Amino acid sequence: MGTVVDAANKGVNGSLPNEKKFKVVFVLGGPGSGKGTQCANIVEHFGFTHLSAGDLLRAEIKSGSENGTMIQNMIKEGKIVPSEVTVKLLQRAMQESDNDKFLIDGFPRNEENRAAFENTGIVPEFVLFFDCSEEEMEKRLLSRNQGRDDDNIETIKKRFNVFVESSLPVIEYYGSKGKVQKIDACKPVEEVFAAVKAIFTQVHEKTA
Ligand SMILES: Nc1ncnc2c1ncn2[C@@H]1O[C@H](COP(=O)(O)OP(=O)(O)O)[C@@H](O)[C@H]1O
Ligand SMILES: Nc1ccn([C@@H]2O[C@H](COP(=O)(O)OP(=O)(O)O)[C@@H](O)[C@H]2O)c(=O)n1
Ligand SMILES: [Mg+2]
Repeated sequence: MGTVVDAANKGVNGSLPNEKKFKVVFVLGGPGSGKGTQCANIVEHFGFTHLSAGDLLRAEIKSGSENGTMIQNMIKEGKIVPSEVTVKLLQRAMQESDNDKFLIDGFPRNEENRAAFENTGIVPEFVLFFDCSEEEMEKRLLSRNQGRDDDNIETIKKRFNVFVESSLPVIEYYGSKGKVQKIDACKPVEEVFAAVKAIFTQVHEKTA
């Protein structure tokens, strides 16, 4: 209690302490922009743990949680699940991990997500933004073949609207703070990863 380390870990403005001093990078971009694909590559090369908000929500449905039906309906409609649910899942995953470096993929997706996460006291190091045209993202989602309820054209259109109306403003917010690293994500996977790698090599020591 009250050590220098404790003080350094405290969030600002009375927010909760960031107990384990986590390093967080937010990975954002429209549906189908390649967030999950590139996160797998980053994990392999830079020693991060990948936390996909969508994957955590889908696991919550499968676990038979009392929120399961609500989450399932919201995903089917392309809507954003209340932050309370998503932040709790993210916090639990970080606390249960042995790692202290996380890629948080697909979060924050709206202003409410952003504000709720800020209350944990964890400040993201930077935001990776995969920029891709809707035409290309639609093509990718329609051939993703993971059996997802939301990879159909009706839900995809809704998700694109939510992305433009609710998620882009969050990216703009971080942009105004000089925290966004934007990548052209319309290129082939290897070319996108070359750009990603350059960014992480600049910021982080490579882990073995
Ligand atoms: N650069 C790319 N070029 C072509 N297809 C891609 C590229 N990146 C990802 N994909 C494919 O597009 C689909 C969506 O990718 P995914 O990583 O799941 O995106 P997101 O998590 O942003 O929705 C997957 O089938 C994936 O294999
Ligand atoms: N922060 C988040 C992330 C995802 N989700 C829900 O989960 C769905 C799928 O998210 P995802 O990140 O797995 O989707 P992709 O961008 O990978 O296609 C979203 O459309 C939302 O319904 C959410 O409610 N809040
Ligand atoms: Mg994904």
